[in-house]
Amino acid sequence: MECGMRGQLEERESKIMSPNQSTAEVSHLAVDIGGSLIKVVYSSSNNNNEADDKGKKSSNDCVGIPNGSSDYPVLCGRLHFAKFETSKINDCLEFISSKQLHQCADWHHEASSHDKNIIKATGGGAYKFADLFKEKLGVSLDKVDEMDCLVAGSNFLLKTVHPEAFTYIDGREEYVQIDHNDLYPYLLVNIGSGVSMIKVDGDGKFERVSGTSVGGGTFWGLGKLLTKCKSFDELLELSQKGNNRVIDMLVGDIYGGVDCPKIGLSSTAIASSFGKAISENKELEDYRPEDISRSLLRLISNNIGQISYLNALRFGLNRIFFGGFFIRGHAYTMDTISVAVHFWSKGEAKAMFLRHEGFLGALGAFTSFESHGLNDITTH
Ligand SMILES: Nc1ncnc2c1ncn2[C@@H]1O[C@H](COP(=O)(O)OP(=O)(O)OP(=O)(O)O)[C@@H](O)[C@H]1O
Ligand SMILES: CC(C)(CO)[C@@H](O)C(=O)NCCC(=O)O
Repeated sequence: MECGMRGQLEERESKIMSPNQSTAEVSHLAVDIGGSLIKVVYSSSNNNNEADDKGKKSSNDCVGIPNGSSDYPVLCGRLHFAKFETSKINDCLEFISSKQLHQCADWHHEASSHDKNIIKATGGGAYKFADLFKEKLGVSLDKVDEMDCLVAGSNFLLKTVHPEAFTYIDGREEYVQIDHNDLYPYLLVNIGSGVSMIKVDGDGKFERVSGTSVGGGTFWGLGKLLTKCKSFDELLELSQKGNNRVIDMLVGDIYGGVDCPKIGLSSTAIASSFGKAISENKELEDYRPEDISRSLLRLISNNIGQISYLNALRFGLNRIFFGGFFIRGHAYTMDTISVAVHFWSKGEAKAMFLRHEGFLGALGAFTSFESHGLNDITTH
């Protein structure tokens, strides 16, 4: 995916560097250590691509970008993305250590010496695991505020990467053209373990206006207990094969199969999530894990969509961008959130999703380096 000038964002979750790539090519590293997942973003120059990239400019050719300030080879390099479960933080440390990412070399003479060997870190784990990073890798974490990073990451992506934002309506993704002069204000809803809702008014101008503890951690935690699923993706897959009407109490179940136009609810609308379970003489084992997962996903996504819209309404915002790894590019999740926003706003507000959903915070921490050159990409 091209980002702005010649910079390229590349989304891969692991094994991203060729085995013979030297560590000297890695320039910056940032981590976002959340309640569920650790996200890692690092940049590398594309020197290793020169052989098979004939005709394209090498990193040195990048010098001369008309920004009036320093130019950095990262503009021609790549951003690499990786993620790990927070409970397996040792795997993450091993990854960083094996690739020597924490020994980011001063491979460009103009790179600030201040940035050398520093890991920018955000998320709660930047505090919780600071000693572990020191002990295992010998590095100090340079902590960056979580909300600052989410907003910086979101603004960076929206202004730099095309296509980044999309709507999901009737099973179709539609990319949204972002007008840089008409981006603000917007509501950023980051659905991680918990959910943060942030009103964004500009670069570094924002307010966390709300949040809810009913988020991705709730879906994964409750889902694990109720279905015995071993992984998040397995739980999501189950939901695809499920039928929520088996467990959810619908308006029709209460009204004898008819719509309820006076209160604007059709007979198929959910009146009470998981409500059917109270009136049936069934145990947990009598329900299919697929149906449980479907009802749970619907409950959480609906609830977040509704709270998001109410907050957008509070501040007169029409655009709501959703990020966080709960979304996982999953059709039913995005569809439920979109329908909730559409329903509650009577079609006035739009739910939009970000392709780099879970990496906003890590990207924001990355952009806080003084010498990465990304601000230059942004302005171009
Ligand atoms: N492989 C996975 N393992 C665990 N959870 C996953 C996975 N993929 C997606 N998820 C979902 O993503 C959520 C975590 O999202 P994200 O990484 O954005 O938040 P976080 O930074 O861990 O949380 P917080 O910001 O609240 O500390 C999980 O709670 C789960 O719902
Ligand atoms: C506590 C954080 C910010 C940690 O990332 C997140 O999990 C969250 O926004 N939780 C929701 C907390 C609340 O506002 O009720």
